[in-house]
Order: sequence, then structure tokens, then C-alpha cells
Amino acid sequence: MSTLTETLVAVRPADPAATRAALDRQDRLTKPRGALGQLEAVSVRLAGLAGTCPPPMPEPAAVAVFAADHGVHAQGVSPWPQEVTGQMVANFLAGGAAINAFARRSGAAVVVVDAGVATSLDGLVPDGAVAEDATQVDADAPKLLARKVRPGTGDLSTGPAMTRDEAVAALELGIEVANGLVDAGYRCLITGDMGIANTTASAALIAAFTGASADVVTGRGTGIDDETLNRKVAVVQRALDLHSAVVQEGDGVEIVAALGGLEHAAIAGFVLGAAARRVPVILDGVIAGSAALVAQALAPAAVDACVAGHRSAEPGHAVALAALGLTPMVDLELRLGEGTGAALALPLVQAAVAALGEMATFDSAGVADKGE
Ligand SMILES: O=C(O)c1ccc[n+]([C@@H]2O[C@H](COP(=O)([O-])O)[C@@H](O)[C@H]2O)c1
Ligand SMILES: Cc1cc2nc[nH]c2cc1C
Repeated sequence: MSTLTETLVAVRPADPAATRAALDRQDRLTKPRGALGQLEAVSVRLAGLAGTCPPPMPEPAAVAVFAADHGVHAQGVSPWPQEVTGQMVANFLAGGAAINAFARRSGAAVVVVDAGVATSLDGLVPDGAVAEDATQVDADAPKLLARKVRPGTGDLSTGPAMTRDEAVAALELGIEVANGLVDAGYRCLITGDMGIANTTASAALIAAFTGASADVVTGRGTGIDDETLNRKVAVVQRALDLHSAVVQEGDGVEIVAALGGLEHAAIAGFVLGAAARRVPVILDGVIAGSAALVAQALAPAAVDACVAGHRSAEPGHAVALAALGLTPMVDLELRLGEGTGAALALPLVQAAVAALGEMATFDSAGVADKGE
């Protein structure tokens, strides 16, 4: 059996007994029922995933930043040059990006995965930063996994972004990274991404999976003017028209091959890998949301392992989250990517588990429950 098939078979829904036990315990904790809002829902989700109540604390955590480039950049959909993707990879490895600052705050390790950066990283990688595999990732310094599936995708508005085999290779890369991190002892995985023009591919994927129209799911990405936004919507619409047969009849692999990016496929695999190992995965913004739709199409129960870290300002993200049935933990109007919104949610997810595991019940604390 292939790694992808094996992983899909291993993805199972939340455990109903542990879910029920967590719901029941939440109602006996010393607080008005429901008063911890979404933290209660997250704790119940993690109990169902772990199959025990309370679930284990989701720590230590690791952020995997999947980096790749996009042929659709040639359509003028982003104000930034493509070289920025590789340059930001160097910045992540040097510890100078926002995700590094946030990961240091919350004690999370950072691994950068070159799934398909178009430019060479030669001379940009600090000494000692290259890891052989994800089991070598630690919180001391960011590591690079050099796993380029191909140097950037094809232009999704004029042809398929990649072949089916390349999409499978990127999905299996994400699975490999998730498995390596879990083998290394990480018990919370966090998605990150870097790829100039990847909000165009994200919009196309979200429209394909949800049926929402191009103008509803396409946004300003890194910050584009009205003229560029109109062009970007037209590019997404053209891609949906060109690949309409795949959108109507294709499976998740074919749809991500036609319209996605290498980081989208890899993040989908990362989500599937986490779900198969029953380790929670905190999703970042619109790129992760669109990749989770790919994972959901391949194994619907994979969503049971996901927590939506935040809601991005990119309009397609809310559409993706609704289709996934996920409520974002915070909305800080972020639109950065890298895993930043998900890393900020990590202490909240941990607090949710701490409340379920550590709070007294009305009985144990001798606090009177409200009358029926
Ligand atoms: O995470 C998000 O929701 C998000 C929203 C807007 C932009 N980004 C980041 O910005 C880059 C893509 O933006 P763009 O305009 O080049 O498509 C890419 O590196 C993403 O990580 C990320
Ligand atoms: C500078 C920069 C940093 C980023 N981080 C994630 N996407 C990005 C896009 C740009 C342009």
C-alpha cells in the first residue's frame, strides 16, 4: 500500500465515548455551563481525538512552514517578486521572521520544508540548518528539510499546476513531516506556509471545493490595488473554467494537482498525517484552510484532528472554515501566513486542555450547582 493510501485508511473519526465524557465533565466543572465558550469545544475535540478524557496536553509543539512557488505569479496577481519566497526561507532559518518570534514565545520548534521553491537556496541556508528528516527538529534553532518536489508549479490558469504524481509526492511529503515530528515526540502540530502568489491558488481551491464564486473567495493577499484584484478574480475564474471537468468529477488529488500549490498538497498531507497519528493540528490562515479542504475531500474525518487557529482577513478563509465546520479561535485581522495565527492560538488550545483536566468539579470543590 502507498504511504498516502495507508494514511487515509488510518484516519478515523473522533472517539464517541471520550467525546461524551469530555462534554459531561465540562458540565460538572466549577463554572456556569458553556462559560468557557470555544475553549470547551476545543477541549472536547481533543478528547475525542485522543480517545481519553482529559486529553494529553498538546505539547511540545512544532510549526512546519511549507514553502513553494507558483506559476500563476506570471499573471501579475501579487505585487511581490517570486524571489521573496526563497529569501523568506533564509529569514525563517536565521530566526528573523514573525513566526520565529511567536514560536520562541510559545516554545514551539520551527521546521521549514522546501516543497517547491523556484529559486535555488544555495548560499542562503545557515550552517547546520539542514536536517536529514523531521526527527532532527528541535526548539534550539530552525531546521530546513530540502524536499523540492519541483521548482514551482505551472500556471494554474493556463494548464494544470502539477501532475497527479507530483501532487501525491507533495501529499506524501507532508505525511512524512507529520510522522517525523510525532516520532520526535511532538504532540501538537502547527501549519505554516510561504509562497508568493499562493493566495490565488488558495482562492481557486476554495471555490472548487465549496462552489463559492471567484469574486467571493478572492482577496487582496499581501496587499493589492483594485486593478490587480480585478485581474486576480478573472485569473481564478479562468482557472475554474479551464479545469471545470476536474472540479466536477475529480478527487482531492486531481483538484489540488490542477489548481493548488506544492505547499497546499504538502499541508493537506501534514493534516492527514497528524489525523492518522491522532495528534492535533492547529491550522493557520487561508492557505491552510484551503489545504484542509483537500484533506477533507480525501478523508473527511481528518477534520476531527484540526483546530482553526485564527480567521485570516483573506475573504476565502471564512468560506473554507464554514465548509470545514470549524470555528476560529481568534480573529486579529492577520494576513501574514507562516503559521503566525496558529502559533498565537497554541496557548489558548493548551489552556482549553488545562481547564478540562485541572478544574475542580462542583462535587469535588463543594460548590453548589445551580438548581434545575
Ligand atoms: O495566511 C493567510 O491567510 C495569508 C493571507 C495573505 C497573504 N499570506 C501570505 O502572503 C503570501 C501570498 O500572498 P500573495 O499576495 O502573494 O498571494 C504567502 O507567503 C502567504 O503566506 C497569507
Ligand atoms: C515580506 C513577506 C513575508 C511573508 N511571510 C509570509 N508571506 C510573506 C510575504 C511577504 C512579501
